[in-house]
Amino acid sequence: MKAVLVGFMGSGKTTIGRLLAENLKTSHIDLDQVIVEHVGKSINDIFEEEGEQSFRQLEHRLLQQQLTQDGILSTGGGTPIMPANQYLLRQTNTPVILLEASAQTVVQRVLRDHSRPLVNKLSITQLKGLKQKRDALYRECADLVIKTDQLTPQEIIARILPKIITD
Ligand SMILES: Nc1ncnc2c1ncn2[C@@H]1O[C@H](COP(=O)(O)OP(=O)(O)OP(=O)(O)O)[C@@H](O)[C@H]1O
Ligand SMILES: O=C(O)C1=C[C@@H](O)[C@@H](O)[C@H](O)C1
Ligand SMILES: [Mg+2]
Repeated sequence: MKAVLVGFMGSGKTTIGRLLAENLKTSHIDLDQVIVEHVGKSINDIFEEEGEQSFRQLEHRLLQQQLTQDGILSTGGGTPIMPANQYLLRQTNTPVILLEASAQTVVQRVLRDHSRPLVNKLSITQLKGLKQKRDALYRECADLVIKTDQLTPQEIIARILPKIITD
């Protein structure tokens, strides 16, 4: 991989990953999308019919696989939470970039979109609490942190591009 993007739901991993890949003329892989295609079900249906645990196991297996590929990888919002994934993200030579945004910003960005099971299930207060609980784990695996609240996607990729080694 040329870069891995991590961050809470709504931090912009999918949006920025796609743009970054376009800019570098490389492929964009979205781990959530890889899981959806692998199982043949939406994230909501996987959570509901097979349980979060099963989703997490698959997420781990597919993360390990995707890290060996070329391109830009957007992870899922919960990917760095599993210790085995934290290990993979820390030991990879690929730059791991954390897209940071305040709890208020991420909640605003995801609230109207019902494709995320945790957003459907949790109250705003619980979502903010979950973010706070996870924030340290995102930071632990990151080589670069970008505060995105006041930045446009173009401004964000301009900050990431110098960190990416292309060959
Ligand atoms: N810098 C930004 N400024 C304004 N809106 C943004 C920015 N980044 C992302 N968004 C918007 O926020 C929403 C969520 O973004 P996105 O789907 O990329 O998040 P994500 O990190 O991939 O979330 P998930 O972890 O659930 O996959 C989208 O509607 C996107 O257009
Ligand atoms: O933050 C999370 O735990 C999640 C984020 C999404 O990207 C999906 O991976 C799924 O909805 C779980
Ligand atoms: Mg995404």
